[in-house]
Amino acid sequence: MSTRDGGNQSGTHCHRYSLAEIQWATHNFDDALLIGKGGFGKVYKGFMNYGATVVAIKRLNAESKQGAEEFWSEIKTLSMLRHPHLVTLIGYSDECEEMILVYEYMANGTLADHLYKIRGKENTKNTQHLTWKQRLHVCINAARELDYLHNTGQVLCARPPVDIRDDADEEEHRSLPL
Ligand SMILES: Nc1ncnc2c1ncn2[C@@H]1O[C@H](COP(=O)(O)OP(=O)(O)OP(=O)(O)O)[C@@H](O)[C@H]1O
Repeated sequence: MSTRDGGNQSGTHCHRYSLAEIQWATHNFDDALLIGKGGFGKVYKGFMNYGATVVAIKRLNAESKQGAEEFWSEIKTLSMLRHPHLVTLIGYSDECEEMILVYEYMANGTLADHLYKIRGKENTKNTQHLTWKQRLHVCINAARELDYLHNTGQVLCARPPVDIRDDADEEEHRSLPL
């Protein structure tokens, strides 16, 4: 494991971006590219590889309760995991006291966007209403992901994921509680 100055403190193959690359990708953290805000800080849509790759860039807010420990822990853990249902951590930047994480971009919104979408309301993220059967499949896949995380992918990673877009037979699952 190299030192922080030496680059990859995570001890993994996660890519270390320069701050200049992150600034280029986010048009210098332009609010027009802001796509969300979480416990870590602001999340921007970004463009890597001269615009060819769309990514989500999380920039730690100085006031965030999550700090350096969580930042390095996220890098160490996520950069070693690959699963079709887990967002991929592409890289990070720690230049100039910044703590920035770069993820693959999820164009279809979050699970919450889909679970809580209410019919008839404005649908800015173009989410589709999920049937009860699809919601059940989401629960099963979430349980598989948790198992994968706890068992480092040894057992269930090889299983094909359940297709949550299977919208067969909604009626028989209508009485299921959420
Ligand atoms: N990989 C991504 N692709 C697209 N949008 C994303 C991505 N990651 C985050 N977002 C957007 O940014 C918002 C905030 O995400 P973030 O993960 O920081 O917050 P969170 O889910 O509340 O997690 P926490 O507060 O526990 O860090 C999300 O609701 C989503 O709209």
